[in-house]
Amino acid sequence: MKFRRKNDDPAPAISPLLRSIMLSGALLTVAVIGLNVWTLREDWNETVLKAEDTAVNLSLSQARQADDTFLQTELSLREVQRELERQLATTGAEGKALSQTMHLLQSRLPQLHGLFYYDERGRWIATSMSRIPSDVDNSDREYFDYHRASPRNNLHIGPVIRSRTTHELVIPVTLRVNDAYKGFKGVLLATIKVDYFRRFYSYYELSDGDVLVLMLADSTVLYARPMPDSYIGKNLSVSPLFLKILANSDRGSGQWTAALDGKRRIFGFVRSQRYPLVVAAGYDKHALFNHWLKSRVQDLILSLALLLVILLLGAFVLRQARDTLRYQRELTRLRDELTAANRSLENQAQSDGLTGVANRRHFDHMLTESLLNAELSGLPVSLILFDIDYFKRYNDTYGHVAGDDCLKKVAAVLKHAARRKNELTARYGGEEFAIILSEQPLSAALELAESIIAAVNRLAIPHMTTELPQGHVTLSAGCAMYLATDSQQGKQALIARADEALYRAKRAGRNQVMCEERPAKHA
Ligand SMILES: Nc1nc2c(ncn2[C@@H]2O[C@H](COP(=O)(O)OP(=O)(O)OP(=O)(O)O)[C@@H](O)[C@H]2O)c(=O)[nH]1
Repeated sequence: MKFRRKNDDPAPAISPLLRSIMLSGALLTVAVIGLNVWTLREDWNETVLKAEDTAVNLSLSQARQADDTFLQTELSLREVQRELERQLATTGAEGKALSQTMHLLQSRLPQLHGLFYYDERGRWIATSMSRIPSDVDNSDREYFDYHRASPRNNLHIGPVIRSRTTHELVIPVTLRVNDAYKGFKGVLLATIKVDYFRRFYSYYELSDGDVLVLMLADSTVLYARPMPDSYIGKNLSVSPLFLKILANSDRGSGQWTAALDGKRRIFGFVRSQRYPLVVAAGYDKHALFNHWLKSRVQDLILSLALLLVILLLGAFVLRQARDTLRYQRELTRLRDELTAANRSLENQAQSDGLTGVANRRHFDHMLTESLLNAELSGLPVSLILFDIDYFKRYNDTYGHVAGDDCLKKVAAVLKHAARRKNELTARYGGEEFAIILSEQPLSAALELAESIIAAVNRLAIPHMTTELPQGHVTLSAGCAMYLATDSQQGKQALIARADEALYRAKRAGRNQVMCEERPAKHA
């Protein structure tokens, strides 16, 4: 028996089991990756939403603070305005008394840089400052032109200017002053320190790229943290906030590229309901993403490790399944080989080495079996014994090898003729053959024997030393039948009766068949 070495095996085709394992592994991998990606996406979206909420809240608190700052300033200005307009209606402007009032009011409000009154020609009449500069004319200021042109009594907040006395950056907050006939009598000015907002905004913890911006409603920057002062006064009208967003809502959030510095941010914004002010708080999106990513690194590593473990387990299971399948195939192959070998050994043990028909041992066994079955079924068993005529002479004439060859040819004829399931051809002795016909009567045996004798005649194997006139190899045969009801029971009796019939055939001249003599009803 030849065994194949393991390495000789061709790679096994992918079985349904392996395909299912691989498919499950692939699905699991995709599911784990998909779930992680989805979770991360959701988490990032939530982070962005939270940042937007925080930005809106921050903007709200800044707007509230700005409102309070400007309201306190307005109330101070209104108080001075009332006193001044009363003076103008009676005694005329009393600069010294007014300055004292202004000084008192300024000391109460930390945001105030100063309070001032300029008459209709822009001359300094009163101030909270310690002295009035003599040669300064403020009629060139934007707010002066504004109030001179507008009769309205509204509070005006102008873009940041640099103070002419202290050179600080200040936000001018102004009111128009009228005489009793509503004629223009100058401007009351309160200046708010930009530093006040700078200090206030510095209380908030912000990352490098984050911004807090206080703007006029016309998009002019009043203060932007953490930008340098050069950004103050910058016009942001190209920002999406001023182009379209504020047109639809007074507060909200969104993501856009800041007109300040071109960075993409997550913004919250609020427009003041009381003053022409807008506050915006923006978080650097890139920095926020990096921060978020860092906080998720541990989760990511854990997920990847889990995925790796799943893949390794999958590979292990796959390998086991592959090995199991290979072993199964090998076992099946070995089993088939063993079965074939057994069958071959069995055949060898049951057949005659020269002719290939059943040997004598198998013949004995099968005849015993047939007779036992016949006893149970009550059906007959017939037996034919064949003997080649003058075979000794054949051997003597043509030699033993030719004799063997002749035996093979005759056996082939027998085997071919008795090929039904219930017929067995066997080599009974040297040049003697037998056929067992289970469940068949004597007449069937007779018919078969005659047809075989005729077939051997047709073979016409030359036999020049035969006594018969044909001059070729011939056969004689004797038939007998077994019936369970027979008085002469037994295998040996059956063989003896067939042999006796064969003897009679020989004596009658050979090349013929004779049957045992028995009552006609049993034939
Ligand atoms: N070549 C060969 N001859 C065999 C074999 N077995 C038996 N024989 C020969 O078969 C011959 C049988 O001869 P006999 O029994 O004397 O009878 P016969 O010559 O056939 O004459 P009849 O039976 O009376 O016709 C013997 O010479 C055996 O040697 C075999 O396996 N091969």
